[in-house]
Amino acid sequence: MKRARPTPPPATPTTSRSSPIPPLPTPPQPRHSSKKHQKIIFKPTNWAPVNLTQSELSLPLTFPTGQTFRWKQTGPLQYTGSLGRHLISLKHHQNGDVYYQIHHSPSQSAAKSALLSFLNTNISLTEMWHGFAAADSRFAELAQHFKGARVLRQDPLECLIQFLCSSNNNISRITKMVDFVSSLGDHLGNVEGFEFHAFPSLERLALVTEQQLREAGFGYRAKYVTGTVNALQSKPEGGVKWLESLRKLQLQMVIDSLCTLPGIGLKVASCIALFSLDQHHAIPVDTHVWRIATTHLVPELAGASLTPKLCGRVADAFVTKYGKYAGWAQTLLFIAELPSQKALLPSVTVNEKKSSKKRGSKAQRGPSSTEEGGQQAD
Ligand SMILES: Nc1nc2[nH]c(O)nc2c(=O)[nH]1
Repeated sequence: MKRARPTPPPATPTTSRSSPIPPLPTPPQPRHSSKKHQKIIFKPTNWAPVNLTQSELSLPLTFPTGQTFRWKQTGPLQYTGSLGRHLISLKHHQNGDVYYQIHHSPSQSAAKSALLSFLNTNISLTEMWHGFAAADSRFAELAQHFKGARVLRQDPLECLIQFLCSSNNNISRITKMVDFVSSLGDHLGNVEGFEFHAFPSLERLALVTEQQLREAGFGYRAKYVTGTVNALQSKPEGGVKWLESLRKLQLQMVIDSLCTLPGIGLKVASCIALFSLDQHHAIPVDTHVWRIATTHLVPELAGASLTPKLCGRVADAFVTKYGKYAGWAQTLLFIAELPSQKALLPSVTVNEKKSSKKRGSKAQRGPSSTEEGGQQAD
């Protein structure tokens, strides 16, 4: 689905909070620069438009909601991260439009291309959501409150390592683990007190031992990371090329291929497929998505237990309802279940809020718990 041409942007963005962007989660505290890094503190002054409105991209709905754990909130409505060797910030103008600032890059034009690809800017979210809303009145209602929840197109290796860290884990621990891995890459700079690194290469990752990962808090996932890195290194064409080649395959082949790697199951494989491998109809199914599906999409399955076969039934139901970009619809429904986001919903959906409250502490472990520190189901 192609995006319509954007209108020209207004003047320099400010950090005003007057736009109707939902409140942000509390930003993580900056880690103060070590002496080694103190000389390169960047003070961004120039911002350029990405040509995405807030309805096409909401930064607070896209960055801290479980797709990536590598971008940091570096200011009000501002997020910073690295794409390859490019260090970039994104920020909402007070009218909601998105602007970018390149802090560090070997090539400004390559940085911009990497950014546009990462943001999937050739895909029109508003057009797509129009179709979803026509097919599903509940989606139409939720969409009004969560405009701009976009699916990213991440680097496959980065995405894979992040989601290996995500299984049975909460967002704060996942972020710490991902920060540890990131710190092994080349240092790119400091923005607002946060240090940023390029993601380490497969060769660099191969030097990390299971013991070092265990000491960094990876627990049983340590052996999955080293095992997966070794398996990738043994691919005849190289692990990075192998992962990139999955972008051209059919979804089932992609999932089957990813599931040959240690520690990768159906849910993690679906997240990697959706968030990095152009598999727009991949549907990650965990207990929370299962609940959404059995309440709204496949009520005939309510009461059954979640098996791989039934995960397939749920994924099929999503695709039947929303079509070839069903994974993007799943993303909105997933985000709308996060307690931090659910709290923003008006009384129209209060019955749903009440029924999830009745489910009691279980709801606290939802995808939601990504923010509150509960478990993410694998
Ligand atoms: N949009 C989604 N993000 C996720 N993060 C995570 O761990 N699971 C999911 C998911 O199912 N959807």
